[in-house]
Amino acid sequence: MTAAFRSPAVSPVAVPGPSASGPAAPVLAAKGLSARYGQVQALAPLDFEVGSGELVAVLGPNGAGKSTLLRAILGLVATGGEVSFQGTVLPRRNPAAVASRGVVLVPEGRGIFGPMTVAENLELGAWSLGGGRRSRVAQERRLSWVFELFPRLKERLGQTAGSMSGGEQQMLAIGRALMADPKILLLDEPSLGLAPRVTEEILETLGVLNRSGLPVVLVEQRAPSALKLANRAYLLSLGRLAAVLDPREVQSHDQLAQYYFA
Ligand SMILES: Nc1ncnc2c1ncn2[C@@H]1O[C@H](COP(=O)(O)OP(=O)(O)OP(=O)(O)O)[C@@H](O)[C@H]1O
Repeated sequence: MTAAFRSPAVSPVAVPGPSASGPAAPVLAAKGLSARYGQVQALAPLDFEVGSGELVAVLGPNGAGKSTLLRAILGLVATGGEVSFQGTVLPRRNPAAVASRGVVLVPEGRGIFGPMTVAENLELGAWSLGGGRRSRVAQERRLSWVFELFPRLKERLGQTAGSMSGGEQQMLAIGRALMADPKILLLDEPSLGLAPRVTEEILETLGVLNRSGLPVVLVEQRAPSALKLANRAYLLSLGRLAAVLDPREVQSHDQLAQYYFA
């Protein structure tokens, strides 16, 4: 059973412990990335990198700025700094253009369409594959892959998404994102509201996806579970980068707590 973090009032500075070095050749690189909502700065400038084939966890208590970091990468909020993906600078305030480069977000709360069927939701995810026969072939191939990862979706193709369990809805949200042919997958708290067993099942599948070569950024409250999968972890606190952790050196809950309560 995994332990979720509590939400401590932590100081954003002077966090002890290791700082893991980044990848030699990052596929995604944010430099001096900051974000604000109106006049409120929600994320202080930070550097963030994901290497080819890496799974990077983003950890921190409620309100730390984890979702904001993902939104800033997508250009969904006002940002400062620069984000590059596969060597090209991504446009700001144009999330559709960013997604069409293969930077695909599975949002917090899943964002699936409840009244639509599983099949219709998956079809919507395939928008980026375009029209025509070739894309239909690509779509079918991706669909078979999604069914391999999540056999339950195949069993429930005609069911409305809103009538499925929370875990099944999360599988659908990930399946829909995979239909968009991502080159990197960003997930915002896929375990939210799910039982530990279902969470483990979903995180395990993310591990399979990552090992197939897909880079993953995983925002997660269940830090111990995320650290089992991650190559590196960025710890945020009060809208600042508090530490970059090497999961091999931070495994026990006690060790993790020192970063939260420092
Ligand atoms: N739309 C918004 N308008 C104004 N402030 C916002 C908005 N969304 C988030 N914030 C603020 O930005 C800060 C960071 O929020 P964010 O959602 O990124 O945190 P989080 O680490 O993802 O938290 P949680 O784990 O609770 O989802 C918080 O102080 C939050 O209140």
